[in-house]
Amino acid sequence: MATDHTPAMREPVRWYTGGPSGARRLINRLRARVAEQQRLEAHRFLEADMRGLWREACAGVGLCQYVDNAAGMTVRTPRFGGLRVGPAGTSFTVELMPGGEPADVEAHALRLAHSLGFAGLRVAPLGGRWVRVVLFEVDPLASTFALPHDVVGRADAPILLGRREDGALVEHALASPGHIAVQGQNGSGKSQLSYGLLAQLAAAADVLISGSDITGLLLGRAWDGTAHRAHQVTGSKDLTAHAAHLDRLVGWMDDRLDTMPPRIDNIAPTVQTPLVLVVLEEFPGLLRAAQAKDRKLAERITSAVLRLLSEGRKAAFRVLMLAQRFEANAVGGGYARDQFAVRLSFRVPAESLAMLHGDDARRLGPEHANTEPGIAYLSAPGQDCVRLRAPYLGGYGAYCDRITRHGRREDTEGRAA
Ligand SMILES: Nc1ncnc2c1ncn2[C@@H]1O[C@H](COP(=O)(O)OP(=O)(O)OP(=O)(O)O)[C@@H](O)[C@H]1O
Repeated sequence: MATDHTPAMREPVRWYTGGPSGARRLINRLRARVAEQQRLEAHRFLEADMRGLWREACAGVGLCQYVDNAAGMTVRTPRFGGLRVGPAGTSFTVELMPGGEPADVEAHALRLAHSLGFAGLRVAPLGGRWVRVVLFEVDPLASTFALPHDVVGRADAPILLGRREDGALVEHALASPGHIAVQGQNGSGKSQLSYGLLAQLAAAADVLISGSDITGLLLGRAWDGTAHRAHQVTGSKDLTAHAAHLDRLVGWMDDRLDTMPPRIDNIAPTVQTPLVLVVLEEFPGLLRAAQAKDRKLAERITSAVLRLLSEGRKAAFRVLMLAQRFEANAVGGGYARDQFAVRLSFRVPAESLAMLHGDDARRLGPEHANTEPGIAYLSAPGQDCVRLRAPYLGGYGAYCDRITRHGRREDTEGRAA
């Protein structure tokens, strides 16, 4: 057996008055200080790298000014402030150039983020010309996310519309004023969004899901046995039934407006006076079919929908209209289109995007024209124009199951009618 006879091993040198544990504490403190210095140095290097990349990226996308001075031409870009790296993610501050707006950075968000080695970025105003640029490592739009099993109990409870590029959830309360327009090409995700919205609302005690659906898939059979079914007209065989149903809804709206209590100009949804969600699935298809049959029938349908759109909000009526494209003549005219406060566009040609969302959306047109199913562009009151991914409920069977499970049943007093 080897024996160690060195004095140091037999009798440790006490060179720090705190004893062995004190020495360990000192060593730990020194180590921590060294680690902190290394971390700060690494942070400084990273910050310097990011500053350089930011400058190059801004110049690359044209977010810069060329200044001619005595030394020659120099490029001026939004000034990089400080970098923050932490568990909450990576971000940095930027001082915009005089006259600049956060939207100038947002307009080039994807390209700037990619140049910095990230999947996306969001710009949060701080104060004055300063903004915080928040970077995302992964693109939340790239992955499917499942619709939670939640249902709402009331019209004023928020329902989930989707998840934004920065991962934040976007919600909308049906009771807030505003009709909803959804456009998108075949297979772009309109049905999935609608399945999700209706499945969340099916159980609400003060919501009645009514409407017209020539496909008979969104409304109709899936709702058999619920309080909503009697207020839905489906199929394309009897188009007059669609017109008659829309007329009935207008009559109901008029009754509510006529009997509005004194000093009230807006009906709040209750169990006795439910919010009526008028779902118009593939509305241009209904209009086209009606026009082919009888022009007067198409006019009757258009004028009923126009009245619901223009006067329905005060009477607790909301319209959810789905169409492949919201061209004015396909949805009952430009006036009808203007009545929608919440607008969602899945994959559509660039000009259709600008048509529904205005010129601000034009820059996104080419990219959005090829976007994946389930990704939509949203404009709504209180929401900047954002891209989001709608939640995925599953196939049609899963939708039918949810409606069967949660769909509100008619009570004995037949209150839904
Ligand atoms: N939010 C989503 N997340 C993941 N995948 C989706 C999403 N939305 C749609 N998809 C995929 O795209 C397919 C088509 O979607 P959907 O049926 O909703 O399109 P649509 O616009 O209603 O088409 P159509 O006009 O032909 O009915 C779905 O079967 C699904 O595979």
